[in-house]
Amino acid sequence: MLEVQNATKRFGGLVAVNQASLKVEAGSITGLIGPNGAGKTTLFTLISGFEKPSEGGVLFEGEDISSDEPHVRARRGIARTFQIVQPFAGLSVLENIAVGAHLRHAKRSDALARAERVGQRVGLGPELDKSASSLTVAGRKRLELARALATEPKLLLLDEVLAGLNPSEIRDIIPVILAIREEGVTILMIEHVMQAVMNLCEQVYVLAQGRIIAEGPPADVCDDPKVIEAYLGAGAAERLKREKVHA
Ligand SMILES: Nc1ncnc2c1ncn2[C@@H]1O[C@H](COP(=O)(O)OP(=O)(O)OP(=O)(O)O)[C@@H](O)[C@H]1O
Repeated sequence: MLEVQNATKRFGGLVAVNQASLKVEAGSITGLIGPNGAGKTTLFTLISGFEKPSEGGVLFEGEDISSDEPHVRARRGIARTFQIVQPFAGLSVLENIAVGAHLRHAKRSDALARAERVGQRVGLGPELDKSASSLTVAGRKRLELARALATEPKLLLLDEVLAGLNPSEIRDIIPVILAIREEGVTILMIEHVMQAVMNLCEQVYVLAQGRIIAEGPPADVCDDPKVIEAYLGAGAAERLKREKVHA
């Protein structure tokens, strides 16, 4: 469904994404992990169109979308959430979700009806009439998910939707993400919560210093010495192995 081909993004002298390639199969949940500053969010901005790659391209459903503006990509069916959740504080939860729904529903009543269905689906039913600014962190994460879903995407890009949630809130939201996939939405997710990555993703890509250094099923990737070193520093994989032997 999605293919990033040798994408590079430079900000002045800094190479944030370096010749990165990845594929997301239709119907899958694919993970994108990597240490802080690895370039994960930048790669999302290249896919959603908020930035253009310095080199390389992005294909969606077989078509080159590299020069499409973000609203054109949204219309094609790509939606993203943002790491820093910023709802329109003066609007209700329902109205916030309706902003997303307006992409496909020009009539306000249609957008609100769509927003209500999506709000219920992500578990915000009881909060719909409240002000968005009254939501807890977990509520805001659900709202961010709902706003993206309201655009009726084929591909949903989730940027750390679990960050800042406690373990029980994470347990509660995982079935919501699985249900979205069951309804036919393909998901690419940036995530630091490894337990969730293990439970949700079939395929994982690891980005470090802008490069894809590993890909595969999550259990294999987490055992990969290159990945351990990227997170814990040079020599870490060897140290861990020695500690295991002596334990
Ligand atoms: N608009 C920008 N202008 C200049 N530098 C940028 C810009 N956006 C990102 N960067 C830099 O690119 C690098 C990659 O950042 P990015 O936010 O993509 O990493 P990340 O993997 O998402 O990190 P985190 O897990 O901390 O969110 C960082 O060094 C960052 O400072």
